[in-house]
Amino acid sequence: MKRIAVLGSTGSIGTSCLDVVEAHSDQVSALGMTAHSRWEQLAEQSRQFAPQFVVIADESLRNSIDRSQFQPGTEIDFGPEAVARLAAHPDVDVVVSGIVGAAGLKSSLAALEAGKTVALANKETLVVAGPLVLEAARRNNSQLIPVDSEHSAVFQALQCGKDREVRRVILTASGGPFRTRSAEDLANVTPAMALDHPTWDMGPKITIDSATMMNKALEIIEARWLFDLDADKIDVVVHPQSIVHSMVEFVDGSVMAQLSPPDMRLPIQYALTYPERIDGISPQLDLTTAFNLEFFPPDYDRFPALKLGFEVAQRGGTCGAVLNAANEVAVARFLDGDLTFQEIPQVCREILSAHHFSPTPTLDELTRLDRWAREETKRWKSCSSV
Ligand SMILES: NC(=O)C1=CN([C@@H]2O[C@H](COP(=O)(O)OP(=O)(O)OC[C@H]3O[C@@H](n4cnc5c(N)ncnc54)[C@H](OP(=O)(O)O)[C@@H]3O)[C@@H](O)[C@H]2O)C=CC1
Ligand SMILES: CC(=O)[C@@H](O)[C@H](O)COP(=O)(O)O
Ligand SMILES: [Mn+2]
Repeated sequence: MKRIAVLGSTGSIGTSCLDVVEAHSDQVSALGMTAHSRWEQLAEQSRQFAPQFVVIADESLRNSIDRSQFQPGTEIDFGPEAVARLAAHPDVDVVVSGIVGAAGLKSSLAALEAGKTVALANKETLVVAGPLVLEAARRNNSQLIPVDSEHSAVFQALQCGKDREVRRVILTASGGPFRTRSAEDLANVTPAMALDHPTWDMGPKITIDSATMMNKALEIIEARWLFDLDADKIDVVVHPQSIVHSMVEFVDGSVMAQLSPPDMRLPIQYALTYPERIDGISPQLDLTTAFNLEFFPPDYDRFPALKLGFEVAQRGGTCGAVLNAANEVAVARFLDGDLTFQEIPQVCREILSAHHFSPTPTLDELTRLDRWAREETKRWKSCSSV
């Protein structure tokens, strides 16, 4: 029995992960679960899965939750330190890192420092602190298995050759809800329009990232660190159907791809059972009816976030932490109606250019810069009244 800790169990990744646990309860059990503030949903999950531990990251809820709603016997703890303690708990085999944003870094690191296998959905962990995270994994002999659909696809395709035989990695991008919109039209898109992803059902932050294609930028950086690739070995291709989840081209010209209908339960399950494969619960690819798989080059003018991804992947150092923090705040401001859609990549570029670059930052330096970038992005004046 694999005992897992599901960090962010109330989110899109978390609930998909619990579907996998439910379907394979003979092989996987949830020893612990965490949420930020949706404690009632967490309480319901505790009644269904009877974990030993639950953690509510929002410390301020300590005295206001109704403890009687939780499964009797389940220990309830509060705050980010408690999330990190759960991630490092001796009885946990695999940590599913499904918290959104840089808030997921601390617990991903705690798990790796404790020698755990980390099923990594929280791409921000690598975007913010890639080299430090990989060094922690190396030092503690811990395994980092990608959950992000593209990186899971690359991870699977890489098993067809040797690292030195890789010519390039091709990340697919759905293109988001605005794939075919003109630049003029993009000026007027609303949060509701941006939250309507054509192929994936995900949390709000990544859904907006997908619409700006900042998600792909973050994924370029994630791939750069995870697979130790130079930025010029990473390409992006727009694939609106989200069936080919990414590809690896080897030096002989062979391209290996991983295909499946868009459903995160597959890469989550694979990360939990790797190196084994077991019966899946996500829909199968139906090849009995005709369908098209399309591929287009990305449009860097309409989606300038993409260029930021390549630049940051190339420069490394403090750039990932700054880009990520600026983007988190910019997305929140866009959702609040306080920034236009096109101002998201604009403010990110400006904050990135204004920061004091360091090539080999410590975790403390990254934390300080993260705070600085958030403050600057909050203060940044929107040019349009929205
Ligand atoms: N959704 C998807 O299909 C995919 C997601 N990812 C990545 O996975 C991660 C999670 O995404 P997703 O599931 O969509 O996000 P959601 O917004 O759906 O869920 C986020 C989860 O994190 C918790 N959380 C939020 N803020 C904090 C915090 N400060 N401290 C601790 N916990 C917190 C939330 O708790 P609460 O509910 O209480 O707010 C919730 O459980 C992201 O990094 C995303 O990029 C990658 C590939 C696909
Ligand atoms: C499911 C997943 O992995 C997301 O990161 C997804 O890829 C987002 O879609 P985009 O390709 O539109 O960014
Ligand atoms: Mn992805």
